[in-house]
Amino acid sequence: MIRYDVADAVATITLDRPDAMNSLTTELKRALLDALRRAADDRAIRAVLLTGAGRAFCAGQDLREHADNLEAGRGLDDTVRLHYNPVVELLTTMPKPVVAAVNGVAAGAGASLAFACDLRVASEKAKFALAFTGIGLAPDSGASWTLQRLVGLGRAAELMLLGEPLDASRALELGLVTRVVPADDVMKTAYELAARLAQGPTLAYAATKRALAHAATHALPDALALEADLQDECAATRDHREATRAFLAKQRPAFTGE
Ligand SMILES: CC(C)(COP(=O)(O)OP(=O)(O)OC[C@H]1O[C@@H](n2cnc3c(N)ncnc32)[C@H](O)[C@@H]1OP(=O)(O)O)[C@@H](O)C(=O)NCCC(=O)NCCSC(=O)/C=C1/CC=CC=CO1
Repeated sequence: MIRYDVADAVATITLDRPDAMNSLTTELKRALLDALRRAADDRAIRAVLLTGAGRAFCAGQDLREHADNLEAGRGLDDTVRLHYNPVVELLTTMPKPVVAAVNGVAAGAGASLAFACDLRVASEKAKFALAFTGIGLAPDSGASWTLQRLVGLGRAAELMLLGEPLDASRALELGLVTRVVPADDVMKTAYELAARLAQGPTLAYAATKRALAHAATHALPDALALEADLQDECAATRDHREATRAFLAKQRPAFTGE
């Protein structure tokens, strides 16, 4: 259900249920969380790439499993708290960059997963569908938090209340994706981006992620205070010393992520 491949200090995590558009069963969600934990904890991994097998990125919750749960009186069975929330927390807080290669449709919680990544490279064939209200549910997996930060409150409300799919070019216009490329190039482009990040100053990227997340919910004085602390930490890294040395020597820095 999940493929986990490592090369160039990049962990590529592929949702692998193409026949069901990589929709999320309990088993897949558990496997995804395990894979993300493995990538987060492995110091040799310096960037993560998340994608889907086949023609979809992820169609959100597996509605067949969900229908069975409803039929059996189990309802949501705590899946949002136990399975979705930890995945989103890990994507947003892991101390290394996460790139989504959005190869096709990203619907419901599948869209939420893409929004929780740091950068999104989309295929021309990709679509985003905030499909929650379409099935009588409210957004989950952090979409209410991430989407409005990406596109603004007004657009987020429109996308979530109307639930109309958004194609890749509109997603680019709104700033929802970093780049749109032909379908055949999406993995290559996203991988190159992840591999470039994996060669970069990993601790500075981790500090950047912390600063951005913190600033989203704090006043300027608090943001300034955290920036000062994080800058002290970055200034003490080997990568900072190396980059400063390389600049003065008119060389390219060799970052090691330390
Ligand atoms: C827009 C679609 C994603 C893609 O449409 P299309 O390209 O026309 O492809 P389809 O023919 O519809 O689908 C191809 C096959 O995949 C199966 N499939 C697609 N989505 C799901 C799914 N979510 N669960 C199970 N199976 C799925 C589809 O049945 C086809 O299989 P068969 O050929 O065997 O029939 C479109 O498919 C679509 O709108 N999908 C549903 C999107 C959706 O509503 N997702 C759930 C949103 S809610 C959510 O994600 C989170 C939660 C949280 C926790 C618990 C409970 C619910 O939701």
